[in-house]
Order: sequence, then C-alpha cells, then structure tokens
Amino acid sequence: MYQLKEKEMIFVFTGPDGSGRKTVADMVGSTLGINKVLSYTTRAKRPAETDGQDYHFISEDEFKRALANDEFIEAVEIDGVHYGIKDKDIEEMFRDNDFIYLILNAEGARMLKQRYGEKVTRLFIYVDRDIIIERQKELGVSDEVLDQHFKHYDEDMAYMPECKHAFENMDLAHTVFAVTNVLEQYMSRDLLEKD
Ligand SMILES: Nc1nc2c(ncn2[C@@H]2O[C@H](COP(=O)(O)OP(=O)(O)O)[C@@H](O)[C@H]2O)c(=O)[nH]1
Ligand SMILES: Nc1ncnc2c1ncn2[C@@H]1O[C@H](COP(=O)(O)OP(=O)(O)O)[C@@H](O)[C@H]1O
Repeated sequence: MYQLKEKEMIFVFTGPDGSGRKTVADMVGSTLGINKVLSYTTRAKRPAETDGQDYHFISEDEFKRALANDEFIEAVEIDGVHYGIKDKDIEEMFRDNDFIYLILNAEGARMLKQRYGEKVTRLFIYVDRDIIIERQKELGVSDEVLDQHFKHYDEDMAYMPECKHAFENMDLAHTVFAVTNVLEQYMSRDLLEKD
C-alpha cells in the first residue's frame, strides 16, 4: 500500500448515485488543479463515456487477474459489476500533486478511510430522491439506469453522518463554490505550513 507523505491528502466524494458527485468533483478538481484517480470497472461503457476519462473499462478476466495480483487498494462488487482503485494509480497521481480526489460509494469511502485515516476527508454530496428523478428524466436516462440509482439511495444516505462535510447539491454553481472553499482551506493549511 502506498504510504502518504506528510502533506498529502485524499478527498473522497460520496453520496447517492445521480446526486451530482462526478459533476461537482470534476468541476472542483479542475478549478483547484487536483488530479482524479480513475476506477477500473467491468461495467459496459455507456455511449457518453470515454475509456480513460470516466473509467478504465476492463474485462472480468482482467479484473480477476488484477485482484489476484493484489493490485487494488479497494475493490467492490455492486449489482454484479466490479469496481476498484489501483494502488499504483494513487502513487502516480501523487507524483505531481499533494492532493487527489476519488468518487466512491459508501463501502469504498469507508475502506479508504480505514486505510488512510486522517489523510482522507469525505465529502458527501446529496439531493432529494425526487430531484434526482426529475434531473435524470430530463436527461432521458433509461428506466434501467434510474432503477439502478435508487436501489441504494437509502443505504447511501445513511452514510452521511460519517462524512466530515455534507453538501445539498441544489444549485450547481453554489455547490461547487461551497466545496471549493472547503477544499481550499485544507490546501492552504498545507501552504501555510510550507512558509
Ligand atoms: N467502492 C468503489 N465504488 C466505486 C468505484 N468506482 C465507482 N464507484 C461507485 O459505484 C457506483 C456505481 O457507479 P457507476 O456504474 O458509474 O454508476 P452511475 O452512478 O450510474 O454512473 C457509484 O456509487 C460510484 O461512485 C470504485 O472504484 N470503488
Ligand atoms: N446542481 C445540479 N443541478 C442540475 N443538474 C445537476 C446538478 N448537479 C449535477 N447535475 C446533473 O445530474 C446528472 C448526474 O450527475 P452525476 O455527476 O453524474 O452524478 P453522480 O456522479 O452522483 O452519479 C448529470 O447529468 C449532471 O449534469
């Protein structure tokens, strides 16, 4: 397992599917110049997704091989689909930055927190179930994906109290501003120590 250096920190975005975690995390990440660690998944790529940008899309066999080689720092199975984060990718992302971010379900966020303790800050992004339905319907998301999103809504929401920060993602610009401010505080603490 990669040992984090003194200044290094991991921001984990979590919360219910469809609440805007990826959107918020990527906007904050690009504003602050923080690198995202991409997950590997055996899920089929959706038309709007790009390999190497949204996920590393790999086969079941490749996933099994990597698992057997102990390459994943955390790996989960959600509804028959495998997801995981590789140790080597965390190490690589820390090469040119002291801060990285990931987007994980509650199980993954909990696992990372157990491994890296105070080096991990969890940011919980959520909205009401009805708002997710409204947004997804506007996007023309299939009923299958919608059902998938709501399967875990209650169990995902139950994780909120364990997270250090929680943001209701109503207005996107407002959420991004609020999250950016919080992360900047962690980052400037680091800068102050460097003075
Ligand atoms: N624990 C863990 N969760 C992941 C990982 N990658 C993605 N997830 C979570 O898996 C869930 C399903 O993700 P995805 O297939 O992209 O579904 P979507 O939310 O419908 O786009 C989401 O909650 C993701 O945040 C990972 O590497 N580890
Ligand atoms: N505050 C917001 N207002 C309206 N739509 C939003 C907001 N935040 C995110 N979205 C949209 O909701 C959809 C789901 O967002 P996404 O980031 O993929 O969610 P998650 O990663 O939590 O599953 C996307 O189409 C995104 O553009």
